[in-house]
Amino acid sequence: MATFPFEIKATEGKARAGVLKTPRGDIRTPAFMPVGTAGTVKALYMDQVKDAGADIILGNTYHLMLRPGAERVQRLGGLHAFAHWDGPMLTDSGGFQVWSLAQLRKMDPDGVTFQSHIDGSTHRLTPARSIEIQADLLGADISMQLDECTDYPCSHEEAERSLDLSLDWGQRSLEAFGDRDSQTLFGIIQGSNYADLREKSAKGVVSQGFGGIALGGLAVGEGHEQMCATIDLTVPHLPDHLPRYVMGVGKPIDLVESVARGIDMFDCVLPTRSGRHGQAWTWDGPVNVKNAKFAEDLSPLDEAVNCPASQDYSRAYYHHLFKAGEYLGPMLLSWHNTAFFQALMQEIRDSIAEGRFEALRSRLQTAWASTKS
Ligand SMILES: O=c1[nH]cnc2cc3nc(NCCN4CCOCC4)[nH]c3cc12
Repeated sequence: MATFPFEIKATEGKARAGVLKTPRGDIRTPAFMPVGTAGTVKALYMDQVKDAGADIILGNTYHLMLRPGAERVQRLGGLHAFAHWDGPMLTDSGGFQVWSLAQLRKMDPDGVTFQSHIDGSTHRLTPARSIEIQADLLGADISMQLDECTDYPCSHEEAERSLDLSLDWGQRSLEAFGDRDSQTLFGIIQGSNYADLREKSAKGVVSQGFGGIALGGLAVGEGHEQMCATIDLTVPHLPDHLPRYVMGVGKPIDLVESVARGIDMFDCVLPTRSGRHGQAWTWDGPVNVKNAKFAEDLSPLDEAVNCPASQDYSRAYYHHLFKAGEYLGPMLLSWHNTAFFQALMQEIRDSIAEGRFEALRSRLQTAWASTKS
């Protein structure tokens, strides 16, 4: 397994700004990865995603293995060619979607058998099969170990059983991954909100020798404060030289507070999912364009975001598009939100490099205080 060079260029407190160098390009960190669930960042062209500033996108193994099929994607040239994205790509293992989407799933110590939520067909994921799909068939630059996302809340005993399973599947994932020299594999920490179990899982994952470390079992309904507390008790057990990735996170305030605690990478469907439903994220906080107060508001969504969707269309026009159910509404708002999240990450990177991250954090805590819930 390759370990991609990760160069930390600046720090402020626990916050780090750096570059993760991959064969398909550099990833500026802290980084937000737009989610390309079924080989598409919903409603966007890949050129828009790239121009918005994204260096890396995420693909979902579960969705692609069910449709169009992992072997078919390989026959069609792999996910980068298929989806027209030539930058770095991270794929998740499929485990989380099996838990959150599949029907009739049966767990055993070696993997999980489940029925597709699309057509009811039966499928099986093991650590080795997940690695084969991610690294061989889809061609991910960064693959994720197969893990079990521990239910939240849960007992200490259940959390320990679950993290032990994920540690075992992590070892099997590494063995299946082998010595691929142009791809890497990240491990995933579990342990729910128990300090001793997060320490046990972190030390276990670190000892296994992954190219990066993810914090799993978060953004599962625990709320902002609990998520931050869990990050606080996990990061001290992580080495400085590996990238740290919190899966499924999150809202802008979650990103800022996680960076402040030493996190480098994020992914979330929020920009495009909330964009499809009329929620625009801005430097002054979120606004819902369907609100009647915008019906004749000629101001743009956010003048500080360098994107046509952010500057060239009025809030009144967005209001109209969503009230009329026009396709252009979700298209433009997904574009704006994706650009805003990338603008936020760029400002975070710049602020760390210039020693003004804590000032930015303080300003955004005030502007976004109501979004913590
Ligand atoms: O432990 C995990 N292991 C592997 N993949 C994950 C993915 C994850 N994704 C979330 N949360 C996603 C929360 N989204 C927020 C926006 O609305 C959709 C859900 N939490 C996650 C935890 C894990």
